[in-house]
Amino acid sequence: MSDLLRIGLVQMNSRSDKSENLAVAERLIEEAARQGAELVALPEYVNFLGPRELHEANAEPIPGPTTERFAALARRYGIYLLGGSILERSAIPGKYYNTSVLFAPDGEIIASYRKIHLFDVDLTGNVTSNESATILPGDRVVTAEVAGHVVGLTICYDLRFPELYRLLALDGAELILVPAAFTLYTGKDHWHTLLRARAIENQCYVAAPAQIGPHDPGQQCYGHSLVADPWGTVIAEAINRVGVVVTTLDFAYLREVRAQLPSLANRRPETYGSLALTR
Ligand SMILES: NC(=O)CCC(=O)C(=O)O
Repeated sequence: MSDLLRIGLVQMNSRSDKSENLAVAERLIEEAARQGAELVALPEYVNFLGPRELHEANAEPIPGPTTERFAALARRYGIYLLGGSILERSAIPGKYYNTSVLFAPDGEIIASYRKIHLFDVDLTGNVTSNESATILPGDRVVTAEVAGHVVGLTICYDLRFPELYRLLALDGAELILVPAAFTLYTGKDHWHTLLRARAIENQCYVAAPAQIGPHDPGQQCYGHSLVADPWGTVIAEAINRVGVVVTTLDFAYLREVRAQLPSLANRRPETYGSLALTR
């Protein structure tokens, strides 16, 4: 098992046209693979980011047409592929999950994570979102193994809930993925701080491929897809356009940070009462 893993983040401006979104994703996956990425990660709502009225027409089962296409791309380039997130059909009519699927280089699905924390906010005059109107929350904390390293799966608004990230770290995560469609309004003030904080407090890599620019329901996404290392340093960040950013993770460095500043080992869960996480 190598201590090095090359990761590519895809930054997109997905809209309501699924076939156009998938064509862009396919081109950028190829670009990241060409730059040597062994793991390529797509953003939240990668194949459809549009109004609620179109959710029914664009939701899919998993496995389904989009995941089959991603599986074929993982196989073609021999990469691990995080298929951002897509609208997954549920058993309840009109309700879906916001689901992130991870593929191995042979195209097999090795993990599937349903967004736990739904973006229900009303920032008067700026951002209003009622994700739970159509999305059901997931209830499972999910890790998978990528090239011998434990990877934790989260989605966008989850980033504001440190408990989930601590559970993933306690489950051994050395890299936590955060496909996102973070808003411009919140992102300009919170994005970097939250991603760096989750990386510092869990002493792991945090990688966040994001949507950028305007989207059909009148929303603006912040972009700034980035990778923070276990020290909290931003080691790669996308510029303000659709594209890819590729960098190398070094898990020997992660072990060094954890050995020199053992804050995970120094936890005192016996004093945290009901907040104690004892994985
Ligand atoms: N899609 C989302 O979960 C958006 C989260 C967001 O923008 C935030 O500020 O949190």
